[in-house]
Amino acid sequence: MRVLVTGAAGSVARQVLPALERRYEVRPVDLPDGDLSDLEAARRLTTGVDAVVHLAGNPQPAAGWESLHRPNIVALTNILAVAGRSRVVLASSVHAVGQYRLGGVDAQRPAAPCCSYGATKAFAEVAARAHSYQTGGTAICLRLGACTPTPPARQALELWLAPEDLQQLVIRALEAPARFAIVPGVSANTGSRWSTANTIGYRPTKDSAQYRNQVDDVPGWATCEGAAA
Ligand SMILES: NC(=O)c1ccc[n+]([C@@H]2O[C@H](COP(=O)([O-])OP(=O)(O)OC[C@H]3O[C@@H](n4cnc5c(N)ncnc54)[C@H](O)[C@@H]3O)[C@@H](O)[C@H]2O)c1
Ligand SMILES: O=C(O)[C@H]1O[C@@H](O)[C@H](O)[C@@H](O)[C@@H]1O
Repeated sequence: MRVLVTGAAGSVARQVLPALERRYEVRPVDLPDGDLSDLEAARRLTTGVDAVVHLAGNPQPAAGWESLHRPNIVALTNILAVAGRSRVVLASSVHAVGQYRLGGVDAQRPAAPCCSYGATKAFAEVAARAHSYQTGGTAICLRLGACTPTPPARQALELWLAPEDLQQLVIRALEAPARFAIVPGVSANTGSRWSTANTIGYRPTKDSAQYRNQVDDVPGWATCEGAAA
């Protein structure tokens, strides 16, 4: 399978690329290869691939619309516009459902973003769903939590996605026989309110509990209370 990975210089891509490169023919691209908010650049970069793992974007939950619009809306719609029947795997976020504070949060819950950034991810999910419906192609949205080698803060314990689980998640998203899915991107964290139930066969094996005594509260770590509390 020929797989385009956008945002390849970014922190999520760097954790997942080694596993993808062992398994597929990977084309890693980032801004020096072309700005995806330019439709022709997006078309050129996607030519000839079977799947796109779309990780390019502005990942900052505190960002305003001005800095979100091009990377998270225009680049995303360009990727969908040129994807054709290629499978699309895209990075959504727990911030797409960041308003939910109580009870279990599973991937069937409708979007309830806690910030403009989360709203761009909610848009990405519905745009991907429309794309799949219109073209018959596959689109898988990953509601990623905190993608770091170890949990970065106490508030991140329930949202942590270990690199090994991230790798498995993206591989399942590339290979599962699904048409459209929203999938939780978190590890099997003890005490988490985030459900890992999913339809693509992702089975997380890591648990942030082993780091519980090694992390502190980091004031301001997440700007969205619902996602952090
Ligand atoms: N890091 C996390 O824990 C996390 C959690 C949830 C969701 N996400 C999402 O995962 C994706 C990757 O996040 P990250 O932390 O690796 O971000 P990052 O900022 O480290 O990497 C993003 C990359 O995208 C590239 N990029 C941005 N705009 C572009 C454009 N117009 N054209 C081409 N390339 C462009 C940047 O150059 C950068 O290298 C983002 O969509 C983010 O919203 C990340
Ligand atoms: O969950 C998310 O989308 C975001 O969570 C924040 O806490 C991270 O610092 C950021 O990089 C992520 O993109």
